[in-house]
Amino acid sequence: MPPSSPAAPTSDTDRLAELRSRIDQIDEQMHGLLIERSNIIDALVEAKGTQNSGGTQSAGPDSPSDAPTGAAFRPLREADMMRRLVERHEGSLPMVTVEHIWREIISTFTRLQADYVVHLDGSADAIDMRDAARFYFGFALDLVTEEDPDAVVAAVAASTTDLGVIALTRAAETPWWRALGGSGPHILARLPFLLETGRPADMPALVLSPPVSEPGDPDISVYCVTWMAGKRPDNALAQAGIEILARHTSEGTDALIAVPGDVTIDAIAAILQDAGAEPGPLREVGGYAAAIDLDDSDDDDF
Ligand SMILES: C=C(O[C@@H]1C=C(C(=O)O)C=C[C@H]1O)C(=O)O
Repeated sequence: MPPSSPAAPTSDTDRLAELRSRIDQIDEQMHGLLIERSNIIDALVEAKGTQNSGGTQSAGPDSPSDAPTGAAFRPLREADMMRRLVERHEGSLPMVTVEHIWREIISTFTRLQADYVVHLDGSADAIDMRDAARFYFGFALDLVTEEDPDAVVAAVAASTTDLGVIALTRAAETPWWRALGGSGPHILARLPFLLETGRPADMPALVLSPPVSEPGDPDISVYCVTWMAGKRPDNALAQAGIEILARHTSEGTDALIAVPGDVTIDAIAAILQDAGAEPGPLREVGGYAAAIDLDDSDDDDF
């Protein structure tokens, strides 16, 4: 028997050891930076006025409509961070992987500031809903499946920190958005945020939160409005860049619409009036950051 089986040439073995050692160094740096990031949490909680032991507690019926709650979730700030990540990104690592890693980090850090659970719309496809929620909120927090969108709204309304996810269904079974706005839950984000053909966890959904302090200025505002049954102002709205997110028709039509930030409430009312829809009063119920379409980008780094 030969003294030893043929081994890889020493230079390759050395090269592999060197590359692994470089990876270990990078991992150590990344871990150190995550620990450094987590050391900022206590000061952040103080500055934002959120709480780090929250959960389900009623905001109370007498809460003023603009009272900030304990929720630490600030999706507009998160969207800014994600935009910078997209701009900076290069190399072979898929952008969706970068997004997923940062979603886990951001969601965990949000939870360290004020604990929360996420209530899911049980009327949506269960796997799509869970994928969307796990991708966006990570694996560390509790998900609670509620019967339908109305139950999600009720669960978020009964809490000062919990969030909700409702699947976007154009023809809605109930006008669940009626209870939003004021001191009730608000729509603060829309999923997915990074759009790309073939991306995982791509179920369109809205994220609900209790009202928060300093939510920021959304690119898109969300309003609820009613108009006469049988009227379809869809084209007139689309021409102004307004999207009907969901609608429910019984005696009249209840609609949830997404409006570019520079379109005023009076302009929306005028468009609906001119289209013969005879709108009721418009009520703002939230807003979110405009999604980034990676397929649209001229930059082929993605
Ligand atoms: C850190 C903040 O709070 C949350 C956590 C974030 C993060 O970990 O990066 C970002 C936005 C918030 O959802 C913040 O408001 O800046």
